[in-house]
Amino acid sequence: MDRVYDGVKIIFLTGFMGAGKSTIGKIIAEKLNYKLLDTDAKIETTKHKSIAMIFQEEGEAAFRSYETDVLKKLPVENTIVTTGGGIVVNEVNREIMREKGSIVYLHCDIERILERTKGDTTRPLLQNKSKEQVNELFLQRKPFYEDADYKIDTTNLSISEIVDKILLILNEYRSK
Ligand SMILES: Nc1ncnc2c1ncn2[C@@H]1O[C@H](COP(=O)(O)OP(=O)(O)OP(=O)(O)O)[C@@H](O)[C@H]1O
Ligand SMILES: O=C(O)C1=C[C@@H](O)[C@@H](O)[C@H](O)C1
Ligand SMILES: [Mg+2]
Repeated sequence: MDRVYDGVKIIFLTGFMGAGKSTIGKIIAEKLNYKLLDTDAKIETTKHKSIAMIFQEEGEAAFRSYETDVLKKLPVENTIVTTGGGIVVNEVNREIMREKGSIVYLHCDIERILERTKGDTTRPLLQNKSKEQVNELFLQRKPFYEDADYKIDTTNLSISEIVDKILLILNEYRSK
């Protein structure tokens, strides 16, 4: 597809772990011929370490500062950025995203999140956590996620339905 959305700045997909940001962002970037940048993947490549190892060896604060570094260096247009689930926690990250683009929040109920991430060992903040603890983390972050330009409740939607909704949003955005 041509770059029909030229002129739109960066589109950030935000949301909790397992909401589908990386999966959906990849499909949208392919459909629109946009660049794709996944902040988690970028950090792992740059640091030559898995996220789990970064958390273990350097701690969460170091990881959050790496997220800020990635956001500061983003290209300015035709890019879908799929963010890490906790990127919104840091105020400076929220400011950079707001300044550089539009934010689409992919909401998903915790029960579904837990189904999707069951058995996953790559997300340090989900290891050995009860449903209540995961929900607590989600509730702490909720106001930051909700501070987005668009919100999609993905809980009962298929991947292709979510992709279609985002494409509609981008069309609407473009015609403003
Ligand atoms: N709408 C959906 N329906 C069914 N499965 C989904 C849906 N969205 C995502 N998934 C599945 O859920 C899992 C987690 O998705 P994904 O890795 O894209 O989440 P994420 O939001 O990028 O998480 P993280 O914040 O940890 O990076 C994947 O296995 C993906 O295929
Ligand atoms: O929600 C979070 O804090 C995280 C989500 C993942 O995308 C990774 O960025 C990492 O596992 C931390
Ligand atoms: Mg992801």
